[in-house]
Amino acid sequence: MKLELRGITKRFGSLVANDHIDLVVKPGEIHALLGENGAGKSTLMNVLYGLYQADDGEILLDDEVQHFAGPGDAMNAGIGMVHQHFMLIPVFTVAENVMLGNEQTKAGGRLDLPAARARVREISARFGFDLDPDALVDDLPVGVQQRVEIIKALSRDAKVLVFDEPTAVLTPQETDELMVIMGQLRDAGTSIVFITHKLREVREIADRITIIRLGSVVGEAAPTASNAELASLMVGRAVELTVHKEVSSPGEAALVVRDLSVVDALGQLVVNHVSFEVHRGEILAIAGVQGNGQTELSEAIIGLQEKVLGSITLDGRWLVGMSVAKVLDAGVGFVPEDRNHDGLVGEFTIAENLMLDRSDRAPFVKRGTLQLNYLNQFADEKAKEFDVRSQGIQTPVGRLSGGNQQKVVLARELSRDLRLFVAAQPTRGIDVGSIEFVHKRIVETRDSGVPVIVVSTELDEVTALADRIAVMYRGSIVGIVPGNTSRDVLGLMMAGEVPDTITTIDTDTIEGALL
Ligand SMILES: Nc1ncnc2c1ncn2[C@@H]1O[C@H](COP(=O)(O)OP(=O)(O)OP(=O)(O)O)[C@@H](O)[C@H]1O
Repeated sequence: MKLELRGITKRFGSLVANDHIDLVVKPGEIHALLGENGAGKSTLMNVLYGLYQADDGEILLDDEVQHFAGPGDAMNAGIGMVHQHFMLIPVFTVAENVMLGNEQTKAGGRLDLPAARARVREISARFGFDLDPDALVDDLPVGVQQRVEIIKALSRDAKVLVFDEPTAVLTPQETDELMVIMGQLRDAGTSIVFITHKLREVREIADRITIIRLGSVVGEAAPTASNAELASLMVGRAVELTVHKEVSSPGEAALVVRDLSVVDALGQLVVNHVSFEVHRGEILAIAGVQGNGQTELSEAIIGLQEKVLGSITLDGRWLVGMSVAKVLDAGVGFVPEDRNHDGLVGEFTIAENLMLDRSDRAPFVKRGTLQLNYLNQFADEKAKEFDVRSQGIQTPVGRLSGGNQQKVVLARELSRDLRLFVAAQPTRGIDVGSIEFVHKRIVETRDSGVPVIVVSTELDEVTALADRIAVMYRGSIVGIVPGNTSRDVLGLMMAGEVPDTITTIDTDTIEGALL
């Protein structure tokens, strides 16, 4: 089905999020939408999906003008959306989720679960998915949950599929698999809109690329365009794709972790007797396939895990058993993996979020009174420094684009006096121009003598930043290797193998985490 957007305009108050956007997606085409954080990509897709009403412009499917009062209308017309934060019900089975909102009833009004199961099997077979219709969604890995979303859309005969940053939450292997699935969908005639910040993915799979900046289409590019060309079209300036950093000169060990184990709520040993240290002025990256204990390890350091055995000391101070507030007070900056859950309060303004953990003390509060002038000035400065794009610091954070929300967390955590900085997936959802900035700030933090831990599933990010890399597999550290260890070796270690020799690469030749 051919999708055409003509002159779509969407305003939020005085902000023009979409300014007369034209876009044509042909049947059987993967059309990538590229643009900086806040450029207006998600807004455009929400208009297409009937979640927002455009102030101006038309949506056409196979040259017929459509009127969508809500997502139901969009779905009925053949539009499907694969969300980044899945809209599935975790305690329901795959078949129940696929059926949800599209209930088929048998005679007598009973839900036709067998029909839903059969539909799941049929679509799974078409794409070679190995998916049990009776599996509970909660038990499935993220990549498989995403397939359930795809099946759900296809079971409603979606002819146009929108993928909004689908790979941000996937492991590299799941990403590769998704690329294959998208290729299959295209070959079967589905029109695909693909939003991503990863230029590598765009070049690999897209047939055409449209670039949006500040709400307007600024150009089209072919997938043969270089990373530098795509990046500069997006950002409007040349972007440095390489992280320049001097060889580290680490000081003494500041964070010392000894024989640390973490038991999760289900009683499983998710971190298994790990020991390591991080020196002042050093970046230790913790690499691994998502779900091998990295998250729990970083949470244990910050005080977010309850059942922790072993020892963690920072500058000789015992951290195990301390509350999160106390750990933060001890000078630990923390960027959580899930910013919406752990990092931000959506209804609070940008300014309020920037002082979230310091809202009871000077300089923000003096003699029980909020120092509003100070807060506003501080927030203005930070928003400018971190390029948080919004309608002002009084905007509720929930209204910001995903990447801009991430920048608010980074701005807050990097603006404290730090003794340790722990960043989990620091550049998730962030555009190339901002990744350049965030990586620079992380290296600067290291160079100011702070020990830094970066937890990342992106190997490019790991090799771009790390002085040393600890690879985790099934809760254990397989090994700690130099920052310039080759991808092949890291890949083996991520599968739990200990390589005989460690091969390294020339870090001057890597193009950061931007690709
Ligand atoms: N519900 C809303 N109310 C007010 N402003 C909004 C709302 N939704 C989005 N915006 C604003 O519209 C602009 C476009 O945001 P949008 O989410 O479309 O960007 P994006 O290109 O998807 O960015 P990202 O890459 O960070 O996800 C931003 O300035 C954002 O703050």
